[in-house]
Amino acid sequence: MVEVRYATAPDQVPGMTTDRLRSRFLAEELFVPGEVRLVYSHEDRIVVGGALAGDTSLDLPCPDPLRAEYFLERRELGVVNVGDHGAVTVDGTVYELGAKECLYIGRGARAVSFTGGAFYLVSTPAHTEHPTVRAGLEDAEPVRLGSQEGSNDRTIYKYIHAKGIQSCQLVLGVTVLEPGSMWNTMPCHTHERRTEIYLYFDLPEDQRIVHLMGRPDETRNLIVADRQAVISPSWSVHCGFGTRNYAFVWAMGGENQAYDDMEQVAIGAMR
Ligand SMILES: O=C(O)C(=O)C[C@H](O)C(=O)CO
Ligand SMILES: [Zn+2]
Repeated sequence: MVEVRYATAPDQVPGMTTDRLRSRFLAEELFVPGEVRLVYSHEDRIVVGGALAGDTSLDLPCPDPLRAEYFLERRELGVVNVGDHGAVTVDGTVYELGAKECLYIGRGARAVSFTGGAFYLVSTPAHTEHPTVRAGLEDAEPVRLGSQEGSNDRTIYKYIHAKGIQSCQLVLGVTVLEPGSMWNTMPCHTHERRTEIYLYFDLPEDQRIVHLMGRPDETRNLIVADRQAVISPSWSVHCGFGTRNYAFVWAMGGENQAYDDMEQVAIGAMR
């Protein structure tokens, strides 16, 4: 099943109700047992999805909006296991993925299927082929940021980026917050050259993230549950705090792959 979301201009945000904001920017039902669910966003044409296979394997479909023979005909794909152990099969080769592990699948792979786990999918258009690569947290470049005093002690694991797994445009990693730390990405930022999508996970079922979005001086909030994704257009901040600690997958596509190419926002400039 695929849902198409069109792009939103920042001046549309002030008049939006909570329901309208959620229908534009929040993907609530990506993980449904026995299904591959996809959301095709016109923001930098990023496709996100969830594959919750169980014991019976699930194939990556090629939904009609792609108008392609197979999903990866003109695309690349990042996969992160946000559940327990599972496996992804790419053209007959099996890649085992534990919790928080990542698989980059290059353009041209024809048959992709999932077994077990809870696989989060992020795909961007691709102009050329790069090799399919599996990586665990120990292979990623860890960056420890924040502090206990700031309630934002966290580690950023970069998987697919300019100095890591090579891709055409996809940049992807996982951020894990320490117990007692609830804030992500504070101070916050925008990056006018890239769309970013956050998928929050490892959050207990009865807990929530208050995710802040919008222009820095015109923010709104989205109340987000476990395994839900937020689309951040290039003009939007993306940060939030949880009622408990959690982890999230961040992924970007767009004009460049320079992780540090951000417009930083001073906390005092937010409204
Ligand atoms: O914890 C953080 O800070 C992040 O993970 C920030 C994201 O990586 C990001 O927004 C990159 O542009
Ligand atoms: Zn960002």
